[in-house]
Amino acid sequence: EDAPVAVQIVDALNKHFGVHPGYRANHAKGIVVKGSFKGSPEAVAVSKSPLFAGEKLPVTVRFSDAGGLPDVHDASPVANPHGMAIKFHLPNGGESDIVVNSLKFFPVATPEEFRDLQLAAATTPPGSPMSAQFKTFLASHPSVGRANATLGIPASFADEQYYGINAFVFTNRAGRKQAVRYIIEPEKIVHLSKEEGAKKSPNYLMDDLLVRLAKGVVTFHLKAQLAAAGDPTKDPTQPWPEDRKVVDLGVLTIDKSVADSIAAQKELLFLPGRLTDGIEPSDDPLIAARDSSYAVSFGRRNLTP
Ligand code: HEM
Repeated sequence: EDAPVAVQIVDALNKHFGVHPGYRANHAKGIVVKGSFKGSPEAVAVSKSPLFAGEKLPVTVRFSDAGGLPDVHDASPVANPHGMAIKFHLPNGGESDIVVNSLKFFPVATPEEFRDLQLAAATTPPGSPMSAQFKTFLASHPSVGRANATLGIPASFADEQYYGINAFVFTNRAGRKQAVRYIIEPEKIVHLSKEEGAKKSPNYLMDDLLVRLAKGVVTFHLKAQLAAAGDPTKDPTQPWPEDRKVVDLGVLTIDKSVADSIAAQKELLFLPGRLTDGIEPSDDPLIAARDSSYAVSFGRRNLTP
């Protein structure tokens, strides 16, 4: 294969989930909502980013189920990890994105391994016994099982905690650099048992969010876990120790649904590497690979009229 790895990744996702014109190659099913973000005073000490300057910024958020199936049941194992993508609208007209999911750490460490995981999974159609090829891949990549074991079935998109997984590097006004990983903390985490999940309607997560927003707002705290010297930044399969300091960067308030979520999500492109001054990518190779494969997927989903 001579195609760039980003193209190979989107091809592998299409092989795993099939091609669904107009939809994302991954996290195909989702819902778009709106709100605002207000940075905290503590955030200013760690990053000079305009995200944290204290001004209230409008945000567009898309919650999603994993996988490339636009009609997946929200409680299906294929729908895990659930995703949250946040677009901050900056006062200068620019945008910056944070794209997170409900895994505490990632199943694989490189873009090539992500492609190979999709190709191995594609040998086992949904509902059929696991192929020998997939079993061999999982046995030789124990981080996949470890990462998936961190997942639960959320009762609501609002009752789930999301993780940035890839490390970014903050710079503050004094020029001090600090590696961080994002945590998006809900008011409470509520997970369902498999049996409870199976009883839910196929769109319960999407429906629940609209019901909640009709009654009030949904809030999250955007937090940053701070790396200590020696914590690995380039390996997203390795969580940092639980006792690392966590800084509260501000409050995200979601208060509105959008009239036509399907049309809105088509036009939206979230990129983990769309950053501001004061935030840079770390040496994690997934960040650039994600940017290019999300762009390839965006190009393909917009080819349809
Ligand atoms: C090598 C690693 C990864 C690859 C190749 C990959 C690939 C993709 C692709 C192709 C899309 C569809 C993008 C689009 O059409 O706009 C996507 C969406 C998404 N990914 Fe990843 N991904 C990776 C890692 C991650 C990680 C580490 C996270 C979370 C921390 C994540 C969270 C998401 C979310 C939330 C979406 C949906 C974004 C939206 O709502 O538009 N992905 N991913």
